[in-house]
Amino acid sequence: MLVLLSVNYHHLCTKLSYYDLVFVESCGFKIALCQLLVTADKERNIAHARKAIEEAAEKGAQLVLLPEIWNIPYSNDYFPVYAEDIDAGAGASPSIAMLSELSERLKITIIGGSIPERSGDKLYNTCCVFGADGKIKGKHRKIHLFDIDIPGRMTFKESMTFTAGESPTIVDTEVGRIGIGICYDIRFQELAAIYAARGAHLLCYPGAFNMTTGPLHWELLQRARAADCQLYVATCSPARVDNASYVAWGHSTVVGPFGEVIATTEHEEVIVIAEIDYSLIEQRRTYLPFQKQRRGDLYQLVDVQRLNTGKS
Ligand SMILES: NC(=O)CCC(=O)C(=O)O
Repeated sequence: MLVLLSVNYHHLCTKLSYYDLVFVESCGFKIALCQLLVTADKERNIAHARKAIEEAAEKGAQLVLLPEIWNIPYSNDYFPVYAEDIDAGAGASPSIAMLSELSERLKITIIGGSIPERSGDKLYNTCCVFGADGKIKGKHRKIHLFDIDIPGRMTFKESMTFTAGESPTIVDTEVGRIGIGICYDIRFQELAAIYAARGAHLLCYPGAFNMTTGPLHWELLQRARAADCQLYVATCSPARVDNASYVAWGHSTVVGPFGEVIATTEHEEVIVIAEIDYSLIEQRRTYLPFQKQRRGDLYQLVDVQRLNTGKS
C-alpha cells in the first residue's frame, strides 16, 4: 500500500492555556488516515484494515483514523445484514474485536471509522474510539443522518435504515482531546463549535462524501471547521470504487488550525501520514484572537448537553 508522508515537524510543547484547552504532555505526533478499498467481503475488509493499521503503526503513527463504513460497502442493502452488536462483546463484533486487539498490541489510539451497529431493534452508524489499552473510550452514533435528493444526480436516505445518535462525543485520549463526527455531521458547525468550546484539539470525521457534493464541499467544510474553531481537523474516506452503488469521493485530509491543508490525497487506496503539532493551536489563537472577540451580547452558542447535566 502506498504511504504518503507530509512534511511538518513535531515537537514537545509546554502548556496550552487558551480557550479551555487541556494540557497534553506531548503535542506532536503522527496521524495516519487509512483510505481503504472496501469490498463486499466483510472478512476480507477486516483483515485488510488490520494490515493497514499495522503498516501505519510501523510508520510511527500514534493515532490511526479509518473511514466511514469500512467493513462493508456503504449501502442501505448491506447495513442491516452486516450490522454488529458492539455492546455484546468481542464474539458478536469481529470488527470491534480486531480494533481493540490492535490498539492494545500496538499501543496506539484508533478512531475506528464507522460500522453499522445493531442495538436492540435499531441500527446506528457508529464510530468507536480505542485507547492504547485496547478499551473503548468513546462511542459516537452519527447524529445527523445523510438524506439527500438531487434529482438525476444523487439520492440517498440513511434514515431509511439508521436511527440518529443522541449526543456529541468528545474523548480524552493519549493524543489529545478529540471531538468525533461522522461524515454528514461535518456540515453542522454548531457541533464543531461545541467541541472547540469543550477544549478539543482535533476533530475527526470518518466520512464518505460522494461524486456530487465531494468536489464542492468536502475540503471546504473541513477547512471551514478548522478555521472557525482554530484547531485540527482530520477526515478519512474509503477509496473510490467506480462501479459501486455509492461512489466515494476519497480525498482523506488533515487540516491545521489556520485552515491550511497539511496532507491530502486523491481517491485511490492509500495511507496518508501527517504530523500534528498542537502548539500551533495556541500560536494561531494568539496571532488571531477572534475567539475573544465574540459578541456574546448579540449571539450565543448553547451546549444543551452541558446545560442538562449541570456542567459549566
Ligand atoms: N455519508 C455521508 O454522510 C455523506 C455526506 C455527504 O456526502 C454530504 O454531501 O454531506
